[in-house]
Amino acid sequence: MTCNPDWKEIQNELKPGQMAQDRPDLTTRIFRSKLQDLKDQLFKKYIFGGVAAHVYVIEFQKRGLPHAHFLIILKTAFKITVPVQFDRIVSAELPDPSKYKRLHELVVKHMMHGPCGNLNKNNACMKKGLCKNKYPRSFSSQTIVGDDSYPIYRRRNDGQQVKVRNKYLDNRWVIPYNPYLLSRYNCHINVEICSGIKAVKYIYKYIYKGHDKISVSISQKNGEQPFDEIQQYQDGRWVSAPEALWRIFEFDLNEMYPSVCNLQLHLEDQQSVYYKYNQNLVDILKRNAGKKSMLTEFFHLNKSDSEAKKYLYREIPEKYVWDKTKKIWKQRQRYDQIGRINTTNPSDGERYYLRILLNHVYGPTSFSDLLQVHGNQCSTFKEAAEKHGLLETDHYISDCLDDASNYQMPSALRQLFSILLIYCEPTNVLQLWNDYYIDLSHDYQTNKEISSNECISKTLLDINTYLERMGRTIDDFDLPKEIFEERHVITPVEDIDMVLTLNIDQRNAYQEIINRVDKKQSGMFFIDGPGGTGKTYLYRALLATLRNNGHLAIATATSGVAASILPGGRTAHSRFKIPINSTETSLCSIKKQSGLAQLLKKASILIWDEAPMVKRTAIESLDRTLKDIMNNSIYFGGKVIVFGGDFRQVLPVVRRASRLETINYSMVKSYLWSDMEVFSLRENMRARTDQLFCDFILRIGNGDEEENEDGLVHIPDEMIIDYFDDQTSEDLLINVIFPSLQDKSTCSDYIMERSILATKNEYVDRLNQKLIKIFPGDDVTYFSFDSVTDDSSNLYQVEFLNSLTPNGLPPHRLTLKKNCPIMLLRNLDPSNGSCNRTRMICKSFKNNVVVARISMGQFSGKIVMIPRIPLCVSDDEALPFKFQRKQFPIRLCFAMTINKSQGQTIPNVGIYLPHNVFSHGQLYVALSRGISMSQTKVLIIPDKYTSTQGSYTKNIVYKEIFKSFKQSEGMNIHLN
Ligand SMILES: Nc1ncnc2c1ncn2[C@@H]1O[C@H](COP(=O)(O)OP(=O)(O)OP(=O)(O)O)[C@@H](O)[C@H]1O
Repeated sequence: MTCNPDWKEIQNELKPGQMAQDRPDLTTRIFRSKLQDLKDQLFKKYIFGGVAAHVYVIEFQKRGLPHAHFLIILKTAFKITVPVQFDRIVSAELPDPSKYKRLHELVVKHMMHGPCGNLNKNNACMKKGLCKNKYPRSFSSQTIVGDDSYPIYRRRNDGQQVKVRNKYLDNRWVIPYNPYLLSRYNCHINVEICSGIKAVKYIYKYIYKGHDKISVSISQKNGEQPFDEIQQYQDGRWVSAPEALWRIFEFDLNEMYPSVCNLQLHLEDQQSVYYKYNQNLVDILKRNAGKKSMLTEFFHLNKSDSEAKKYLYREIPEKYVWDKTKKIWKQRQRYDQIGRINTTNPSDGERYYLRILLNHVYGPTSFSDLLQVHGNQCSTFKEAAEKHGLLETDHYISDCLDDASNYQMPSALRQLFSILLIYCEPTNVLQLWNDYYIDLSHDYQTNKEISSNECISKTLLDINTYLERMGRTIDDFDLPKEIFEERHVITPVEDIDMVLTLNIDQRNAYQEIINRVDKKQSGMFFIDGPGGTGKTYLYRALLATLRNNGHLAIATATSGVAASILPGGRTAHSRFKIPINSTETSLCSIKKQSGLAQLLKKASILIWDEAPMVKRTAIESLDRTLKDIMNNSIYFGGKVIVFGGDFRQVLPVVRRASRLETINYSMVKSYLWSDMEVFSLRENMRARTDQLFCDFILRIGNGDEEENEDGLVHIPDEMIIDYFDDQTSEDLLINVIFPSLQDKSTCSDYIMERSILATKNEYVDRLNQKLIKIFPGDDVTYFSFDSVTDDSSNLYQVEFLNSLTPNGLPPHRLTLKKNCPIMLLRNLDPSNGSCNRTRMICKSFKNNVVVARISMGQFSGKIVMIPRIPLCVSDDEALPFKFQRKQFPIRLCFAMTINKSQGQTIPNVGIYLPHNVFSHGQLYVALSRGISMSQTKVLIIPDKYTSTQGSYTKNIVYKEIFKSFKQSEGMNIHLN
């Protein structure tokens, strides 16, 4: 039923010059009172009969006029099922004017469609030469139900015609109406009957659909006033206001169904607990231990009431009622209620299988009782459901794979396997994999150049590619990917020998950690050591020993570049699936049933290098996740975990954070810290030939180097590049670090052993531009395509965007030469060595690809192809718009920022300081890249505003970090 209010009634109340949209209060008031009266008629006086449910939608359209659609569902006894009954409610004819004068007037006034078609081809309802409402309808001597189940109302050809909008119209133009409602409301009010399924479907869609769009051309006839409000309304001028669409649903479901009781579903001791953000979780957990739930009390009921055992959990609400206050099931006295166990899905694992059991097993008395099947105790609900025969077997899946494998098309079979994983959700994926592995990998197996290990990984990788196209990955299924990959990490021979050459500090840590793994005890270690004291060396020795002894050892680091130095290393975020914006409560996105969870369960040790560089919340997320996966409350689920790093180096970058906030995000402020066992490495193995240099770096790192009255530290003269003027000294620095550069185009060792470090990208870019000019060979320049993704009004000019050099993005103008050093700026393929900060040598280039050779870490020598990709600015760069640069994700790295150099050894290092460093640890990181004073050079540009001398500069150290590091109560620090 569709109802439009009377325009005239509104118009009568408008003041001269006012229009309907100026008086929303008026239109709404008139409409509301009519609507309320209509609702009373329909739902209190039941003019159409008893109503079971109704829905109505109010749309604001046509210059602010409200308009309502009703759908009324009558109770069974009042259903209108035969066409004769239709006529009692709906008429689609002009009434006899001699008998029903007023009604006749109202039909002519409100219920005549058009005219349209041949009478008026420009009417708003016309689409492609036809009326979209199908007027004029056919004459029909009686009401019948049409083929499409819509009623064909009686429209007798009785010769009656009326003049409407200058044309003569007959019964074929009458819009179906109810005589009573039309007379009562004096407005357009269309009433239709929809009894067939098809019609009901349509009508539901109609009232739920989005707003209409009507395009109307308002034509001005010659000589007429340009503005005729009523004409415009009648033309159906559209005010596009989707936000002004109201939908109101009033379901009287009690009339139709009994009420629904949602039954709680949880695993043992995993009842939902509600708390406020400021409440103490430990207290809450204590208070809620053994909390009664509908489910625990259902078990309890089954123990004491033999009648209850006749009902499944979902049937219990029909006979018992849940007393929320006392938390007990009581005998139901009246009213029916149906039960519905809270939903879950197969990816929820055990909870899903518990629900299946509860839906089939009568009278369980406990969780463990549900695990008893035919006298056997199962270890999981899944197993119990299988034993009950409640889980569909994978037969039809294996039958399908059997048939398909006859074709001997392994590649197509791998695709089919992926489709089956996604759409058929086999219960035992691993079994399926084992059964069909030979067929799935047949082509790789027959290739003699592929080893059996490679064969498995290639097969798995292909499957992963298919899965990814369908929005999933291999991690979502119980396939042996992670464990396989970890088991097949190749341990370099030199790493095994490292065990023999550990220094005393390294050896102490090594022995304690190995001991802990051997005894299967838990342990949470932190390897503390200034840059160059051999932390990485120690991790590699540990990984080699443990992997050689058959242990699964997971190696990670905060940055991709540090991870690539460790065999099998991955960034901690990608390996543990840590959310980018971790919080105090976040968890890693690892499903308990996934291959990754299996790997973590089986792993004997986890190593995480550069841990001080991440926010403590990332580490805490891993702690929570491992506790959950391992089902215990010991730190990291009782695993041996080894963190390492150096708090003297740069701390986690926290956007716009104060010094206090930055420190608060540091690992030393974590709840984990006081229980960490710390091993300190003190001997600088990188610069051990230059003890003076080592001592100096350490004093800088600890903030112990003496400062002058301006708060500046003195850099030893041996390291200083004399200042003459900006240009001369800059050139001097370049010449000292890159002597005879023009002759060294093919010497990659020369290139990789040197770099100039600066605090900001703009200095780095300038130095790189200078150096690439000196570097021999033909150059090629790639220009980036810069855009602002949310700039529809073109506010930001391209040349402005081109001038930006945000952190982490390549320059607009990227000039390359064959054999020049470059650095990757994105984690393109971290598990194969292409990660953010990887240094490479550019080998060749084409318009759309750059070919480079990795020149550091375990993938050194590997050739990679780099595409041009769209790159966005990280959230840490506070740009007021969404900037995107399409460019090769690389920078020249003759010079690089200090932050990007972290973790690298650069024997000939230049430090360019046109301004002071600005964050904790920057000076220390820069200096500790070097191996000796004589090969580390610093250029300090004097500052005319302060009394900075050419050999004095700022050193920023947040000493509070070290205090927290040393003072945490109960800390176990191992020192000799
Ligand atoms: N016991 C050792 N015997 C010989 N060389 C060692 C030993 N320990 C470390 N080194 C060497 O010292 C250098 C620095 O070691 P490593 O990179 O492990 O230090 P780090 O503490 O990880 O440094 P950073 O924090 O700067 O990354 C490397 O060249 C490494 O091979």
